[in-house]
Amino acid sequence: MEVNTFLAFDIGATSGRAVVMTFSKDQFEMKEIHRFSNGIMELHGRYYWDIYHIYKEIKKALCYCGKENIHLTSIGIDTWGVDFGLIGADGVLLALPRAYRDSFTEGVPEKFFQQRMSQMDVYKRTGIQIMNFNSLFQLYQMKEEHYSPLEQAAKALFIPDLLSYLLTGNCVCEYTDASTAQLVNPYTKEMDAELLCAAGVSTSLFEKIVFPGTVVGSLTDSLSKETGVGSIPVIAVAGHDTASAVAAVPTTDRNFAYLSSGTWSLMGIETEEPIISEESYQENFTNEGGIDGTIRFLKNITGMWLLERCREEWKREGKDYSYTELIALMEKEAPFRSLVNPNAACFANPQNMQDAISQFCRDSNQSEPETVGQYVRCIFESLAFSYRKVLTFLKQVAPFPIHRLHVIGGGAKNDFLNQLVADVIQLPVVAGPSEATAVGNGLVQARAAGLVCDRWEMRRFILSSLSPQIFVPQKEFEMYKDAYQKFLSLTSK
Ligand SMILES: C[C@H](O)[C@H](O)[C@@H](O)C(=O)CO
Repeated sequence: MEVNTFLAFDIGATSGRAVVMTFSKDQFEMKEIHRFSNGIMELHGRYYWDIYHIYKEIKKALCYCGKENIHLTSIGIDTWGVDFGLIGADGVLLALPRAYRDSFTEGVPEKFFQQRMSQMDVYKRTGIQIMNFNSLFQLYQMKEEHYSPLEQAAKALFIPDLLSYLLTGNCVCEYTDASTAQLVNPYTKEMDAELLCAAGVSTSLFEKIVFPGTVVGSLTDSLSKETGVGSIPVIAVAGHDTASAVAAVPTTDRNFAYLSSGTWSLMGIETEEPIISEESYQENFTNEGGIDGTIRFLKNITGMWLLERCREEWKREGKDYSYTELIALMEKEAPFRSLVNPNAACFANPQNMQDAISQFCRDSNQSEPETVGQYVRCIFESLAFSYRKVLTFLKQVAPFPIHRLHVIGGGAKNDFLNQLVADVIQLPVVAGPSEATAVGNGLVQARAAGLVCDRWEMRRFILSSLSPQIFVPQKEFEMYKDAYQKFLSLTSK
């Protein structure tokens, strides 16, 4: 029986993992073979990604496959969006990639709209939500600052493409990740030359766009030998992690919304065409690229980043809480004591997250959290209400009825939050797979190998291999009404 084995690298803002997916006939098995930490590093006031750390961790996973004689059919890499590395004409990486949480782009969109192109024009051209760290604004500000790596750069490679370049020596520009940049036209699916010009960079800075399933190249000879896995092809999968996750939503129809829950909460719907309107502009929704030419119409919500930062702070105070312990502490606390707007600018990259949450509560005349449990409850309840607010708009614009919410990614393992969300949105929550991003990565490789034909067959595959958990509403929304009104007052512009 023919067996195909794919190696999926899913690298997020706080951690990365290598997952081996083995396909035989109509089943697949997956095994995480390596997990490693990731994070931004500060240097002289600037924040970077340590791309060489990530490269070394990728090599460790390849060496493991070589040592264990795992015969790989191909490799695929997905990561977070918007960030990129700069390559010189001689192929050398000129600097560590800047990190989107670096504050050098704060206030830059406003400057760009004044000096180069209006906000409405930028939105109409890309359909992408305005966020200061979008690649368009990073490039424009680098140009303004005469950032030496950009001055020397011949190519810019988004992070998944940069890692594929380090493995193969070939440069590509994969569509789904490029779509997060605010540089791509969602109708032509090509880079917008006028936007590149407005940012002050040449159109040759980016390679021609390729689509998920494209072969980037094979591992370099030195890597093939060093790792012992041989010259394995590297596939450009849905390079934007959220695109890989959405590809793996275990569904057989389109009447759903999804929530990809991790450091960020990405909440949206899958459509055939972009939704670019006065309303989507006012609500700042985005039209990122998906597989099979689809659009991911969604909104970024600052997700578990709030809790991840608090956990780091408690850890520095000597208290390394597990998620189970945090949930237990949270359940002891009274509900809706304090709420925050997760997307408030003060939470982007504060010195201290607990202080930022307390300050937000003080500024909005609310009780400040005083215990670990109260901080966790504040975060979970604020996220649940954020999801209800976003879903309300999605229901208004979706060209189909939304019957359920699929929660995928690490957040799908949070039963307390899944049940609270089902109660607050008054719809069933279908939770899992928690490794949806790696699954989507592997399935796009399987499609490139001709094992599956489209996203619907991919999703049937998942449904036959993984059984998601279902949370149905158990409480009337009535009991949340007052708290939700308070939340809406905190998020109104
Ligand atoms: C900047 C964020 O990384 C991006 O908007 C988000 O979509 C993402 O990539 C989450 O991993």
